[in-house]
Amino acid sequence: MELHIAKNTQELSENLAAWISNYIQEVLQDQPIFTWALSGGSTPKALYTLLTKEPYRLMIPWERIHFFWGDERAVPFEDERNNARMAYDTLLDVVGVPSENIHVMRTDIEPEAAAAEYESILRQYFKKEETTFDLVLLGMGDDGHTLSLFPGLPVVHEKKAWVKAFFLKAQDMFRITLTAPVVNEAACVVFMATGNGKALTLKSVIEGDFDAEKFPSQLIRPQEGELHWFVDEAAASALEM
Ligand SMILES: O=C1O[C@H](COP(=O)(O)O)[C@@H](O)[C@H](O)[C@H]1O
Repeated sequence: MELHIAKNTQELSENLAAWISNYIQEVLQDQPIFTWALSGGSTPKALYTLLTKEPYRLMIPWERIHFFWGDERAVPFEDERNNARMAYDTLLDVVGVPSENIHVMRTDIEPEAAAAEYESILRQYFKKEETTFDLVLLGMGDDGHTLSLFPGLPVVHEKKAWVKAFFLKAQDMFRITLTAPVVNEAACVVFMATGNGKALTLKSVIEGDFDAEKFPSQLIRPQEGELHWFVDEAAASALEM
């Protein structure tokens, strides 16, 4: 695991925008298409916005990238809480990614049907590949959840399915999420975490005993791929390393 610590969210977003742009260029020297699973929530907004500006906008060949999502809040696309909507508004529409390169988790059908459909899209997409995504970008909630893998829920124990849907009582909404097995087959996983509110959780996730029931972010351990944490000083403040 590699830890990258920045002063604040702005510096972290700049470091990560440069890192991702270089990584995409490197990977695309050896293959025609780059696959990227996006995260939702508030943390990646500054990164997505930065990627629409120079030099990154020009460094990235957007037509050669296929976008997927790590998880989705099963609310209509028009709803501000919809993760795909946030990525369209801050990144995809701004740089003009071709619609055939964008693979959303549907929220206009039953969540279980949307999860089954996404699972079959992914199985088909990656059937000839040794790894799954070239990049999975993840956030971490203050409670240690990542994707929609929340503490104490059965979905954290999933060993086979790549995509699951379930009702999240605490937020009174369905969630659709990738599971740990498919993310752990990615070539590279990058977490972003910022702010004091995540400091103690980050310490437990990175330096604490393994307890994925309590800290589902610990489930993410790519089998062959790289794992990076991009954090700011506030989030890193409780770490001993
Ligand atoms: O609900 C979600 O939360 C996590 C973390 O969000 P953040 O606002 O603390 O950055 C996010 O990664 C996930 O995609 C989202 O659905």
